[in-house]
Amino acid sequence: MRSHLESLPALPTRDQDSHKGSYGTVLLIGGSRGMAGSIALSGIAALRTGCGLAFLACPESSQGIIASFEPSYLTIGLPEDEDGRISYEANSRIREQMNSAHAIAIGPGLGSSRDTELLLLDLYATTEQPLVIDADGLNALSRLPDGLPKPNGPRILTPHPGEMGRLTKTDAKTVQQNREEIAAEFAEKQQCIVVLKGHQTVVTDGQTVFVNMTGNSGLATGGTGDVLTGVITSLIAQGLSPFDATRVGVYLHGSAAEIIAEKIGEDGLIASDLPLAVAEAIHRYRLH
Ligand SMILES: NC(=O)C1=CN([C@@H]2O[C@H](COP(=O)(O)OP(=O)(O)OC[C@H]3O[C@@H](n4cnc5c(N)ncnc54)[C@H](OP(=O)(O)O)[C@@H]3O)[C@@H](O)[C@H]2O)[C@@H](O)CC1
Ligand SMILES: Nc1ncnc2c1ncn2[C@@H]1O[C@H](COP(=O)(O)OP(=O)(O)O)[C@@H](O)[C@H]1O
Ligand SMILES: [Mg+2]
Repeated sequence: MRSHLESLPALPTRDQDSHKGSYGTVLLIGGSRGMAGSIALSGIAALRTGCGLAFLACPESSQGIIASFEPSYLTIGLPEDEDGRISYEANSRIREQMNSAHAIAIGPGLGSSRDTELLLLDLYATTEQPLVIDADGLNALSRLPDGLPKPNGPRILTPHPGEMGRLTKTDAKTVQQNREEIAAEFAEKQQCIVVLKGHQTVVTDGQTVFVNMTGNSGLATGGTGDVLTGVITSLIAQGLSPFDATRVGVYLHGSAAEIIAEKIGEDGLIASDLPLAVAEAIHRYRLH
């Protein structure tokens, strides 16, 4: 089914008599050494999508640089290993912070290690809140020897074809040959929502399959997926169901790229252009 504007749900209303607590809190986990920008892009995008508060949890040596990208979110420094990746010791601090989060995302710039695999295994199996898993979070899930555990809450996986190939023990080329069926089969088997990214992104919960028609080649640049993670997590925190938040988020992310292309074309779009354009896409979406 093609995901057209008419078939998409309305966004929650914003009362004039509201406050930041009315729009939900997100917790975003990632941003290891050398990839601090990725979780910052997710955090800025979450705020530009309208959530009330965004907490970014990252290795403590990345905290200063991540905080300096954007003063509007809060940062939490976590124990790390010698390569600047979050260590398993961070689990208790993450769990403490999770209590106040309405939606959580993990993966952008997380890095890969045995500890990140153990963290993912634990969070995936036990977290009650909706959990968006992207990038190295997906890579960690792909490496679990016994496959994915049964989730204890909604799970939204956002692989690009390379990551989907790792999850399904095939490769990107095989995935691209049969995008809708592979995504739907995986979603049904694992009881999760799958966002198979790329041109005409597929969103499926295993029962229904949506194909998004917004976006352009300007999105083929580093960091745009990290932005999408923030957008979807923010919409869930604001009260949309995980499936609605995901298909609306993918639509808005593509619309944002189209808004930028109207002004500067597709060649020079960079990921940090997107969050403000997502805000404009939301404005247009509400006016429709
Ligand atoms: N600013 C920052 O800090 C940024 C940090 N980032 C962080 O970097 C980490 C690594 O993530 P990553 O996605 O760059 O690498 P990886 O998972 O090896 O994927 C590449 C493989 O997938 C394939 N592939 C991808 N898309 C495809 C498509 N549409 N269609 C078909 N194939 C496709 C691709 O194929 P190829 O290009 O070879 O044809 C290749 O094989 C991660 O933590 C992330 O968060 C980035 O977010 C950037 C900004
Ligand atoms: N040609 C394209 N047309 C439409 N969307 C695209 C295109 N190329 C990439 N995208 C979108 O850009 C984003 C890229 O995400 P991802 O591959 O995770 O990048 P990164 O990890 O660098 O942030 C996804 O939302 C994907 O659907
Ligand atoms: Mg990515």
